Amino acid sequence: MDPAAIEYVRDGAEIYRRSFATIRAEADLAGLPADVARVAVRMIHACGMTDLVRDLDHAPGVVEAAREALLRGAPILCDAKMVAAGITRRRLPADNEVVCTLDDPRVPSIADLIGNTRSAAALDLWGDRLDGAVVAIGNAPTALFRLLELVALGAPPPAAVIGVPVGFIGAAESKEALAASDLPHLVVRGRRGGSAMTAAAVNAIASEEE
Ligand SMILES: C/C1=C2N=C(/C=C3N=C(/C(C)=C4\N[C@@](C)([C@@H]5N=C1[C@](C)(CCC(=O)O)[C@H]5CC(=O)O)[C@@](C)(CC(=O)O)[C@@H]4CCC(=O)O)[C@@](C)(CC(=O)O)[C@@H]\3CCC(=O)O)C(C)(C)[C@@H]/2CCC(=O)O
Repeated sequence: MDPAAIEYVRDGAEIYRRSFATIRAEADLAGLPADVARVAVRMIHACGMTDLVRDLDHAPGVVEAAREALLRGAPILCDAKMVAAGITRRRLPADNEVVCTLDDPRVPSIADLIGNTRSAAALDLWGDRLDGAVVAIGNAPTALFRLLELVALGAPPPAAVIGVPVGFIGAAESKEALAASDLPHLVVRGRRGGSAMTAAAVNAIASEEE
């Protein structure tokens, strides 16, 4: 093939501009508050599914609560390294700490002790950092269930929970449980979710820059 015949957009800023314009043209954002719509656009950008809005649910004020927490310097607590890796550090307003405790050497023994996955056990190491934090769960349904258990057991509540685990076993149920809780939340109901979408939501909340 003649390489000169391969045509594609090479300008990153132009790619972003066209992507966001396409999403705003195709997605039905009309029922969402402006701040949630901005987050939805970036989540759709990460997964390519413009019908995602259909499954998006949020507690009133959740984006504002998460943003204020970040401005105060709250940490972002992630279930998976993939979520943590996807968060763009330069967007964070207070050089916020991004935490994932999954690889802590204590996690396997905690998992044995509590009879749960490593993803769930890792949350037991969040401790007092949970107080007023922004929680981003994009992979493991058991991590979201564990968060709800810890809060029910008296752990300090986070400022906001981006609860977007993906999959077939427990994903929909864990997000329903979060949506029914008192925690300020943003969820994608059903099986859809994932680390990329979750990191994109945090990135949108962290900075108003497109
Ligand atoms: C059951 C699990 C599911 N994992 C999914 C999807 C993906 N997971 C990837 C990777 C690399 C990781 N998944 C683990 C979190 C691992 N996955 C699980 C667990 C067995 C249990 C979690 C749960 O059900 O709540 C979990 C291991 C555990 O004991 O907690 C991971 C820690 C495994 C590992 O490598 O050790 C690891 C996360 C690493 C990290 O980022 O920190 C995938 C990339 C799949 C792959 O490797 O092929 C993919 C990523 C999806 C995403 O967007 O994040 C499901 C679908 C969520 C699934 C749970 C639901 C289901 O099966 O129905």
